[in-house]
Amino acid sequence: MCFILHSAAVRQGIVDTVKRALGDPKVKSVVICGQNGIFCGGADIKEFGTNMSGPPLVPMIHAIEAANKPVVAAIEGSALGGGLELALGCHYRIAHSKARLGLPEVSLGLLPAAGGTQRLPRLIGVPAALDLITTGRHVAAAEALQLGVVDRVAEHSTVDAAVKFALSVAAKPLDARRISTYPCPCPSDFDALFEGAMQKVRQNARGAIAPVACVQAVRAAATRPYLQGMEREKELMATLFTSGQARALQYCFFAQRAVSKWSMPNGARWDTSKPRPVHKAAVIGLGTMGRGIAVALAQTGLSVVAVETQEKQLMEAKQAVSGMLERGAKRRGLTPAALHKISYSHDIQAVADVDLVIEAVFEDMALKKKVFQQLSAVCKPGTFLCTNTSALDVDHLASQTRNPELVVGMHFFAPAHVMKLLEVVYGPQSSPQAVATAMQLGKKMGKVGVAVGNCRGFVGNRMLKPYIEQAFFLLEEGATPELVDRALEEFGFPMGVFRMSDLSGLDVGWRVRKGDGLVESGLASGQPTRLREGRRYSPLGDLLCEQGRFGQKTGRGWYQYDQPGSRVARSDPWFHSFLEEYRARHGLVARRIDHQEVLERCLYALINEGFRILEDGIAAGPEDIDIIYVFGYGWPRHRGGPMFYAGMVGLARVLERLEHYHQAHPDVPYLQPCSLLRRLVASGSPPVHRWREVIKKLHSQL
Ligand SMILES: C[C@H](O)[C@H](C)C(=O)SCCNC(=O)CCNC(=O)[C@H](O)C(C)(C)COP(=O)([O-])OP(=O)([O-])OC[C@H]1O[C@@H](n2cnc3c(N)ncnc32)[C@H](O)[C@@H]1OP(=O)([O-])[O-]
Repeated sequence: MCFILHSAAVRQGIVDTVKRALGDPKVKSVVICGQNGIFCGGADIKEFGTNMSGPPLVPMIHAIEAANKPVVAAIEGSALGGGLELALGCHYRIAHSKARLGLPEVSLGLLPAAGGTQRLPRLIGVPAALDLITTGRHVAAAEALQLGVVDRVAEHSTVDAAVKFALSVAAKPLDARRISTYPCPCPSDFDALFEGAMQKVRQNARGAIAPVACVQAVRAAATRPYLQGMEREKELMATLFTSGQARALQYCFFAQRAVSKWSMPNGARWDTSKPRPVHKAAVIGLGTMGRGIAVALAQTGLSVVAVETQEKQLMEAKQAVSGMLERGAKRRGLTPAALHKISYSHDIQAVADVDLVIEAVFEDMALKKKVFQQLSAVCKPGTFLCTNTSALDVDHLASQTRNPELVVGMHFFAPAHVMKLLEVVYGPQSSPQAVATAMQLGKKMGKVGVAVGNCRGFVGNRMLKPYIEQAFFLLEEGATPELVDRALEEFGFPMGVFRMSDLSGLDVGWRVRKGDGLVESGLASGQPTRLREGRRYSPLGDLLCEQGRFGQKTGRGWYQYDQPGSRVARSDPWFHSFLEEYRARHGLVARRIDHQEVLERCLYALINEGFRILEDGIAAGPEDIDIIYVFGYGWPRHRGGPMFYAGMVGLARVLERLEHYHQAHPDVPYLQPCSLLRRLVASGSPPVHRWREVIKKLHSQL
């Protein structure tokens, strides 16, 4: 039999076929396999919102397990979620060596609800089952064999191997093969184990409810008879199934796939723009970002030319890159073949024959312009020229070259060989082929690429600006870094804005503000003003930088650290008294600020900028913004992303709160609610997947 378990029709097919097979005296044993090289990707997530018709999964799997003839699962491609649960109901499991297995329900805000939380611990033990179920991670066939999830691994035709195996066990007794009848091995340190597991899931995804429920379900397997454990699994699934977090996570699942179907304002699209193959790439500038990009490129198997004009920096980079490649290869259990993929040079002529260049020199427009002029002269015709700039004008750089249509931004996030987000930034002159090529290269590098328009800060950093400014303003009004960070971390961010600022370095933002002419000179002695061109401005960050308080790297920032470079942020009495003096000097009276205000001020300012970005056509849809924030800025995935979250809060509520804060702070213009937000509210606050229609109508009227 061949099928994949994505829908009601398929489940019906299983029930009917298994029934027929078991009733046919000529049939000695049964093999269940998939189609098109996938055993089964699990339940159809799209069915969740509907009334799920067709035979339910649990009794179907029970019928298979209770069968009086051996049923063997032939696993190719993926056996995930309900797919793996189906395989666990079979008496034997044979997997192709390249197959991947897992119970990823937790990443959808759910838990394995077809017996996975009860069978897997009985089969492979509680610790291993807790790991797989609470992380949702996929395991390769070899690990599945070692854990005991599968009985055999086939190198060639899995179905042939399964058929042969099924015949060989046809006469064997089956009682010992029914996993639900196994006792669940109880570890000696039972309480400590579950306490530890609960702590770990709470630490890894603060506020997420599904991982907690997963631990509780596995605990039921270890403490209750199977059928009662199944009842517990069902109860716990019911608490998750219709939760906002499950909807948010399932939205993220589809949004992550939607962003690869990119489009540009000129009508160019992912399916009508042909990428050009890249066989050889170059990185210019081997600072932290350039090194990470070189590693990510080499790990795809591409030949890489790494160029750095400063000899010392080049030598250091060689060592750093080799180390990252060796550690990466070791983690994957591979030999560092990529090491031999990189050649180094301090001469830009070395990039004459590459297909694509990524410029990653110091964030200075004059320097970047010079590099693009050189590249345009040195590279062979047709070479794509990409910049890793995090905010500078991509189109201005394109105008330095003979072929501006070949220029796009490829904005990586530090550390570039780890962070999955890639903003592919097109200017008005960028060709669709340049965008398509950068998006394809990003995918090959294992990145989640999002195509966005060219503006100051593109999408991510443009939205971050009001978010950070509101946090500064809250300090002036009575908050502390600890209070602001705690509110944001309880919301689900891995780090609040001030701990993050100490980590990345206060001097990064300071350099940008200086470049924008916002930082007044001689701050230490003078009385810094708090207005710039009529807009509220907080010099707090500038004052700290003037004193060399750059954060972790100097041991002092918004917090204090035991020594420069240490990671543990401690409340700093010096900063608190500095803040009180600062408020007194500026006649600011501290008031009590609660977590709700912190969240509204920071998040709604960020969300409002997101609406402006949609209105400006810089992002094609809310999914692009949400995936950027989930993959690049630590937005908690179980909250769906800033735009999805705005929909969950209620657009009318967000609008009302922005109105309130704009009235209270007329000198902060970006708190003025965006007209797209107003229009969405006026059209009945449609769900997030319907916003594109409203945006399209708005653009057609502009
Ligand atoms: C009872 C039980 O306990 C519980 C309750 C459950 O079982 S809950 C469900 C648990 N299962 C999962 O979490 C598996 C999720 N899927 C994946 O991990 C991957 O899809 C894949 C299987 C490893 C294939 O990867 P791929 O890279 O080859 O293709 P793709 O681009 O990802 O996907 C190709 C297309 O298929 C769509 N798709 C994939 N899996 C889907 C699913 N389970 N439901 C609905 N659509 C799905 C996807 O949106 C995309 O659509 P479009 O963009 O083409 O329109």
